[in-house]
Order: sequence, then structure tokens, then C-alpha cells
Amino acid sequence: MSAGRPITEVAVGVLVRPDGQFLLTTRPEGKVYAGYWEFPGGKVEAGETVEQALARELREELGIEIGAALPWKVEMFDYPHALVRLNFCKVFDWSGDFQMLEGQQMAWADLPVQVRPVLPGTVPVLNWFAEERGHAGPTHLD
Ligand SMILES: Nc1nc2c([nH]c(=O)n2[C@H]2C[C@H](O)[C@@H](COP(=O)(O)OP(=O)(O)OP(=O)(O)O)O2)c(=O)[nH]1
Repeated sequence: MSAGRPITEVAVGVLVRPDGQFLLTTRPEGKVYAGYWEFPGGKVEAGETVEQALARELREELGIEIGAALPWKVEMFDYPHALVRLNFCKVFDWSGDFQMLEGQQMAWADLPVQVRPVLPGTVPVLNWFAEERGHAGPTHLD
């Protein structure tokens, strides 16, 4: 039996403001899908929990310190470059000023999301938001 493709664990932060808007950032130059909009986060390193990885990634990428990371949904996504397990966590508390430490762009978004293109592995989150919020119609632009 084949062992199959290795799974890359990814910690993803869904930062939600009191007004319901959520944070999207672009993938930096030099990474696969550069310029695509996604929820900030990155790969879990050996020995880390998802919550630890998320705190580290958001510190490295955005310069913020997060409070609780609340596990929300887990989704597998099979890209040509990797088989990833996306561990989405909601985050309502953070401190510090946002700094785009990897030259990304950021946007506070609501449904339907106006920035484009959105990373394929990000679209399920928009559908979960649509269900939670009773949003009908498209969740993002094509
Ligand atoms: N951060 C993030 N990654 C996502 C989302 N949706 C999605 O499919 N992914 C995928 C894209 C990548 O294959 C993987 C994240 O890996 P990455 O390359 O951003 O991770 P990293 O910052 O640790 O990068 P690296 O420098 O170690 O390569 O997860 C999402 O909403 N946010």
C-alpha cells in the first residue's frame, strides 16, 4: 500500500473585528500563489501546536501578538505543490500595530469580498461565514 502524500499542517488565523470584518492579506512574492489573498498564517513547525504556530506566524508576518486562538474548522486541500491540512482558528483579541513585515498587503473585508484573486483554500472560509451570517449570493469576485 502506498503511504500517500505527506500532509503539511498549516495554522490559519481568521481575525474578526467587533464590526464583523475579517482580515485578509496577500501572499508575498517568492511564495506559491504570490499575490493571492488569504487568511494570514503558515506552516506548523515540528514540536509546535497549531495555536503556537499561529502566534508565531502572526508575530513574524504582521507584528501583532494574539490572544486566544479558537479552533474553528479543519479542511484538507490538495494543491499540486502540497497536500495541506488547514487548521482555521478564529481570533478576536490581538495587540500591536499591524506591520506588513513580508511586504504583503492587508484588507479588512466583508461578504462579498472585493479583493481578488482569493486563494482556492480560502474560499471554504467565506462559505462558512456566509452560512453563519445568512449571506446569500456570491462570497467573492471571480
Ligand atoms: N496562510 C494561509 N495558507 C493557506 C490558506 N489557504 C490555503 O490553502 N493555504 C495554503 C497555502 C500554502 O500551501 C499553505 C501555507 O503555507 P505558506 O507557504 O504560507 O507557509 P509559511 O508562511 O510557513 O511559508 P514558508 O516560508 O515556510 O514556505 O497553506 C489560507 O487561508 N491562509
